[in-house]
Amino acid sequence: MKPVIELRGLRKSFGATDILKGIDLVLDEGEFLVFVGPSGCGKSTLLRVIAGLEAAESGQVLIDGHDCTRAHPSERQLAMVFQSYALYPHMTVAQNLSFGMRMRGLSAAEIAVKLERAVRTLKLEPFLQRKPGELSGGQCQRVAIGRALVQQPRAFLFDEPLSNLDAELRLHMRVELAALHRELGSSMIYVTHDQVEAMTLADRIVVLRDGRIEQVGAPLDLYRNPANAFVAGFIGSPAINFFPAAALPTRAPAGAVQLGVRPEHWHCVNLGEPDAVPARVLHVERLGPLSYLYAETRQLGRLCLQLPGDLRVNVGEQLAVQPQPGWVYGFDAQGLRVSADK
Ligand SMILES: Nc1ncnc2c1ncn2[C@@H]1O[C@H](COP(=O)(O)OP(=O)(O)OP(=O)(O)O)[C@@H](O)[C@H]1O
Repeated sequence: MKPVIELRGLRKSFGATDILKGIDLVLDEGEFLVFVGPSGCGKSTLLRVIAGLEAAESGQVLIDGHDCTRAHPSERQLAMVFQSYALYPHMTVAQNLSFGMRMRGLSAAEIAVKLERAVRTLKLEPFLQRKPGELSGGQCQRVAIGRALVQQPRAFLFDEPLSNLDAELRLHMRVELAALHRELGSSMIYVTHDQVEAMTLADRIVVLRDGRIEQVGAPLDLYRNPANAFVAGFIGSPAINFFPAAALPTRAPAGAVQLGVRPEHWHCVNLGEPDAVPARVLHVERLGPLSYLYAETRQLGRLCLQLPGDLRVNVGEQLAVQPQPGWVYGFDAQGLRVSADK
């Protein structure tokens, strides 16, 4: 696979605060990478350093093998799409789409060809003569993506592009973005807080924490094989349940001090069974096909369990629960995964 963007030992500080602490990463041709991590971990800063909007203190940004670390954003052939859309409010959609091309001195014929392609791909025809103020959030974001598209960049950089949209539009745009990626086969980097966006759009997810990469992998690999407790806790919603290994010693892998069991890896058992954990139901969220049950246990603390939607259970009820065999993750004192108990 051919690398489009390669980051080598990237470091970035703001004043005395180190924000990026040595990032090594490759974006391959056609790949969709998604950056996730807690607020303030450096996702947007990393994207901005790649785009050239922030300068790295040290390390390198290579694009198609060329060192672009000091190159101006306009020389990088990357197109960025922001959460805020960043459209010109006084221009029509057509003018917004063609403005950058006019500035770069493209001929009217070239502009028309690229504009037509973007308009067709993003179904913008009905809006061409409208101004951004006359469009919905989703339509504005399509224009912003269209403006990136006409640049025919080597890679697209998306900074939380859907976070201003309501839930229904987000879902719609998520599906459109996935289709766009399939259709164009372009390389993309995407920053999001949204677990579902990360899981469904990414070829690989990059989990960042405090300016460092914790793990990179395909969504289901990260979900099933988290390298450490941080990744196990970050990927998955509702989050994995953690408790001390000593609280469930018969299921603890060797060397584990902490155990983690995802909400879907529990079942209800009879109270008399070995390893049955008595639990009192605190709250039930019924989502239709499944329910999330929040329960208090003396042995393991509070748990979130995913149970079938048709399970009849009420707040205050006493249950007994048990982790499914093979799905108890163990973590050592440093938080590193020692194994699942399979
Ligand atoms: N221009 C700046 N000057 C000083 N500090 C900054 C600047 N930009 C970002 N920071 C700080 O750098 C850290 C990383 O910010 P960044 O926006 O990259 O995080 P993020 O992971 O994208 O966060 P969020 O998920 O909340 O958007 C934060 O602590 C932020 O306050």
